[in-house]
Amino acid sequence: MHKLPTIDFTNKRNLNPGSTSWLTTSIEATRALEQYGCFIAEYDQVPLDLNNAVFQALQDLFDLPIETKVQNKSRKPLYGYVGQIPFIPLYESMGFDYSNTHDGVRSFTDVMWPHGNKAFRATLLAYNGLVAKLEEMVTRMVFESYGVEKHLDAHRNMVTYLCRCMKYRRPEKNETNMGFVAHTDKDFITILHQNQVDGLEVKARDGEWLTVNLLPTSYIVMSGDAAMAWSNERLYSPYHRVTMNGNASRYSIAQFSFLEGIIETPEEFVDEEHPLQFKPFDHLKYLDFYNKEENRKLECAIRTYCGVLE
Ligand SMILES: O=C(O)CCC(=O)C(=O)O
Ligand SMILES: [Fe+2]
Repeated sequence: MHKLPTIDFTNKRNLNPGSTSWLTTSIEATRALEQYGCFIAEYDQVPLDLNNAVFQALQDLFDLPIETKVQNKSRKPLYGYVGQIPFIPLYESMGFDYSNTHDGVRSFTDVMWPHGNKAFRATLLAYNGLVAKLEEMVTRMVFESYGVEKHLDAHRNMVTYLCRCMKYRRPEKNETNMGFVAHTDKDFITILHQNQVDGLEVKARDGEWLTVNLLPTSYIVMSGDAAMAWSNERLYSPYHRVTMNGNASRYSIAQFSFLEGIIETPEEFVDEEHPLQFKPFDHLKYLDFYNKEENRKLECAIRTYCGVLE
């Protein structure tokens, strides 16, 4: 029987780089991403009232008329409004693109969202800034654990985020309870958060599906295909899906980190026992590749795209 590891990132740990708690947590987090490709982070930097405001804002957002929702468009794949997908009728989502500048100021860069939603944007931006801190911490821990921290600045300079907000309505009688199909994430690190309705399931390496039960302060940290390729397969990119069992609608927010540029496996990951598995690849072009209908069904899209043996 598996159980996803829970790792304490709360204030009381005093996670300062170099401290004993930092080093212990770095090892735990990296091991969890190797073994399961994810873990549950307990993280209390997002105040409960902001947390509640975010989910209230999401409810209001998805309650808007469809004519309004479809106005959230982007030239980038995966960023716009997605609703009414025939094979996943419970699911609806909307993406927001934003960057994270050096002085900590974060801004949406590509949102074509009608005026009147300033409050929504401010709430989401405040939330994203705090969640990005968790992503920054985990990424730094992983780089340090592998002794590749000299590449961290370059990595940070390339990071761009997609924040995808999701609504899963409860299934009607005789309707499928499939909320979202099994898939791996195409990004580097995902941070997932939900309202108090569970439904996420993660597949362990041996094929067992694990259900995930979360507290309001729980965040799922997951490594995606890009992290798997970058680390020469030390990190795992797990299949996961959403199944809707209860009576309530589920709202979740995923923060995906993508790199604008070429991802290359550092030489520290490569030796005789671990020959290079992936050629350097352009991360956003990988998204374009995956976005094509014929590539969506690939068992391991990243291997087909840039695997050394393909
Ligand atoms: O809603 C969730 O918890 C999962 C969403 C997800 O896996 C995704 O958007 O890639
Ligand atoms: Fe996902």
